[in-house]
Amino acid sequence: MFVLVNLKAYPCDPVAVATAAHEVSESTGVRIAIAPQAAHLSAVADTGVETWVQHVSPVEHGSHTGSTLAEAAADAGAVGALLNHSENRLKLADLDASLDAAERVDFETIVCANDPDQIAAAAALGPDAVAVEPPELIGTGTPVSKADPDIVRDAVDAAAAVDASVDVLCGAGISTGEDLASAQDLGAEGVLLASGVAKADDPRAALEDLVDPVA
Ligand SMILES: O=C[C@H](O)COP(=O)(O)O
Repeated sequence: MFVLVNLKAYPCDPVAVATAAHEVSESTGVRIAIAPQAAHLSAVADTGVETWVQHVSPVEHGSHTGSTLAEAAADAGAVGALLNHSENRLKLADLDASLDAAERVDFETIVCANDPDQIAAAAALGPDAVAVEPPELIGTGTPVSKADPDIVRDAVDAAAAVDASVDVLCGAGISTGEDLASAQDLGAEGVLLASGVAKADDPRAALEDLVDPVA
């Protein structure tokens, strides 16, 4: 199972969370990556943890003030890009161009989507993986793998029907090892989570509990 922890814009210590994630990953053998704010990419990558960027802009080098350039994210140590998150939705043409930008720097890519129909559309764009996240469950602590298991099963089937090489992650409300095990049972290859770690009093303990079923 792949665990991608999105720190969003939460007021956590990104280096402390990344250090804990790296150590838990090393000690358990479970793949854990951290997606911090773009300004924190270098500091997070320096901990040794697998580092992802939360978004890349659909642009090349040029006059694009305020953009997140894929090359800059790669220079800062990112190796993957999360795209089309529910909190940062892209127009279809921009999503396609952001995937092109990520491919320029050989990033691994995950495209987020709300439901199985959108998962099929996202898989058709050729990312490495897709992540199904019902927006209404994000940040609630109610795990999608229990609250709406059919959406995970249907997303796995929808992605496989388009391109069997595209992995499916699930996200929204995931925080415990039980949630992760349920996601795995439903066919997910990984989980995408945020508040369960970024807002935890003890992020290391939260990560240890999360990966325990697959460690
Ligand atoms: O990127 C992460 C997802 O939006 C899930 O967030 P959450 O774990 O706080 O529900």
